[in-house]
Amino acid sequence: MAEWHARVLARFTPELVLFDLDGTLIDSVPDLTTAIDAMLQQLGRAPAGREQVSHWVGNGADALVRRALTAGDETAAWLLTSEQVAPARQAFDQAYMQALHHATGAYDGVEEFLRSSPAPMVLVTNKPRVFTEPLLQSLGWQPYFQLLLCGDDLAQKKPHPAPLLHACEQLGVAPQQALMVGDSRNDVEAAKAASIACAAVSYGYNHGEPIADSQPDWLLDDIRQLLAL
Ligand SMILES: O=C(O)COP(=O)(O)O
Ligand SMILES: [Mg+2]
Repeated sequence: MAEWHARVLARFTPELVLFDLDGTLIDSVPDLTTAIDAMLQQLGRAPAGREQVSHWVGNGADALVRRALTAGDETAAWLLTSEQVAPARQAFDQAYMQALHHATGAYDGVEEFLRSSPAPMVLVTNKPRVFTEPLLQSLGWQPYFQLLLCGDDLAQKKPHPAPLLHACEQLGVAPQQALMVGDSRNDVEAAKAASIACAAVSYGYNHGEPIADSQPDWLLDDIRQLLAL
């Protein structure tokens, strides 16, 4: 499978690579779990644990907190009012700011790829900017990206195509010449809606489901397979 994808990818040379962050470049679930469990504890609730948290990541901090408050019941999560969510969100934000990069690290091969990428790169994450910037700084990754687009920068976030199209426009690259690389259906759906080719990594979170179900153009087991471009 890996070989086949490397060959197919070799036929496409993107002028811009748009990267997702959580679940694609970094494994942030250990620190996100610390923060979610601290929040739940403050509210007098049982901890959720890493596996549950990994299923709730991908639509930004607000969605993560809502899912934690409703034990992953997606309908109930979005019936909560902003007022109901606000105290929990405040507790989460405080705890995550402290935990941010204690146990968060890059997946295998990511550093190597970022150092040697033949194409310019931008980061398109649903993570709020207040966490993304210090996290990238602690990893020393800011110089690698021409642009950071965070979950709260625009009115819409992935799976809406707007952040991806905005990134292409800012960099002066046609969507058809760009490549989105992500771990979740939000990334694949956003890319498809933006007419951007999409490679998905198989090791990420994707709400606990196989990302192959979303039919990305390519499936990668390791980000270095992109170097075959
Ligand atoms: O904050 C999140 O939920 C995940 O962000 P991502 O878009 O980098 O995966
Ligand atoms: Mg992700």
